Amino acid sequence: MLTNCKINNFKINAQIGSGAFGLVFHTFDTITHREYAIKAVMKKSQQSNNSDNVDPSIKKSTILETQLYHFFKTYQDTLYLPSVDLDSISNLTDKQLESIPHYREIALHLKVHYHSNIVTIHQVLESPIATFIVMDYYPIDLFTSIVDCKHFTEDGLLIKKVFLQLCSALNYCHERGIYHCDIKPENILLDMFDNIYLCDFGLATTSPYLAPNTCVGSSYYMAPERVLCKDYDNESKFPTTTGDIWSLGIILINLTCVRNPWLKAHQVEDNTFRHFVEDSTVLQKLLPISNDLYFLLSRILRMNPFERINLNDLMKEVEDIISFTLEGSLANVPRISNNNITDKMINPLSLKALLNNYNDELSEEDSNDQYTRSSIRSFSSSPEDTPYHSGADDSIPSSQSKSLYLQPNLSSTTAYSTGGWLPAY
Ligand SMILES: Nc1ncnc2c1ncn2[C@@H]1O[C@H](COP(=O)(O)OP(=O)(O)OP(=O)(O)O)[C@@H](O)[C@H]1O
Repeated sequence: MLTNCKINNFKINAQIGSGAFGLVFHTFDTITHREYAIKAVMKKSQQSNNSDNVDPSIKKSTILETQLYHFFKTYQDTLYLPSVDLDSISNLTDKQLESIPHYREIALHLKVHYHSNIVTIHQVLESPIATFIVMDYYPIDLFTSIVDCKHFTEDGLLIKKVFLQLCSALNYCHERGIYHCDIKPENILLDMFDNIYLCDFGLATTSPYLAPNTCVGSSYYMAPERVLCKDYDNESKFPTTTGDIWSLGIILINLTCVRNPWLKAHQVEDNTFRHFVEDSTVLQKLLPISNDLYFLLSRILRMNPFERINLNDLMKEVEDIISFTLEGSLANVPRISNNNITDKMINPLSLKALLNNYNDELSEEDSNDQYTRSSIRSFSSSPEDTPYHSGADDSIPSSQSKSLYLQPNLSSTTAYSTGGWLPAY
């Protein structure tokens, strides 16, 4: 609908995503001819302006799409929008973010976007209707790559590479006190060299602990303590880090088995999950996994979040594991060693991160030298994304996931399945 509309020098080519509050567009820079993704995030003021006279079943992103259409038409399809200084967004305090909640996603993302496996934000453009986030564009997400392209079914080293890059990105976030809370294949993008880029910080938080039943994330990937469950008393607090680590366990199953183990980590509503809690070896009946992978998964998917493996140990285990499945191409996988590691494989302190440190040093030396700082920023990101919800509206607890297409093998799950699975993929 907005194809060929322009925002400054970015020409919209197609809409490539729509979530709870945002729309994502594929765009071209008419000056440099580079591709960018632009995410339009609806402003809180726009949401409340419309809440009285709009059918609540209509998705906010649909409302945003209509508003943007009229907005573009008013200005003959071309908007000239001011950019907001990225450092000032990154430095916004929690108190300041309360009055502009849709900036929280951007502020948290900006604190970690220097990592080489996290999508880089280039500009933030402001309009009365929405805020536009200009990011690097990547042509495919991990969901499509696993399910549609079957890209990982034959290559254990490739699985290790993308999984270790994901762990590295997440570790970088956790070390900086940013907890993603929506780790799923749709939020992980891939470039043509199979490097991954984490995106969508819409549910991210800086809270190191969350109350139980804080239903944040996508159901397939959500840790049991985050799913509504009466077993936990409301006085308990659970580490946010290990909730993200649970999601990594599910992604490791997606990568190696092209399946999800259960719909939801809820013992009452999901029979498969209840059987797993009663006897974790059920995983070996559900999935074609090797003993090695079973032992690793049982250290990740611990019911007690305090007992889950930490990220450093997890990375080490994945480097060393020598088989993912019982048979087939993933039954024998190489250890990661100095011989088969490439500098693109796990690259936490990349040029981007190094330049960020340099950027910080410059900031201390001469905070007024904006020209130098912005030059470094553009170079660093050039050539070569409930109760508790930190995004734009507290009433939306979780995000959508396409993962029904990743499902257990029906023949081996009949005894455990809650029903409702689609036929085996
Ligand atoms: N930088 C990017 N390059 C290419 N595609 C992107 C990029 N950022 C996002 N997308 C695509 O757009 C989709 C939606 O983006 P994003 O998850 O940020 O929006 P959202 O509104 O938070 O969605 P949801 O509510 O489903 O989580 C992604 O799943 C991805 O397919």
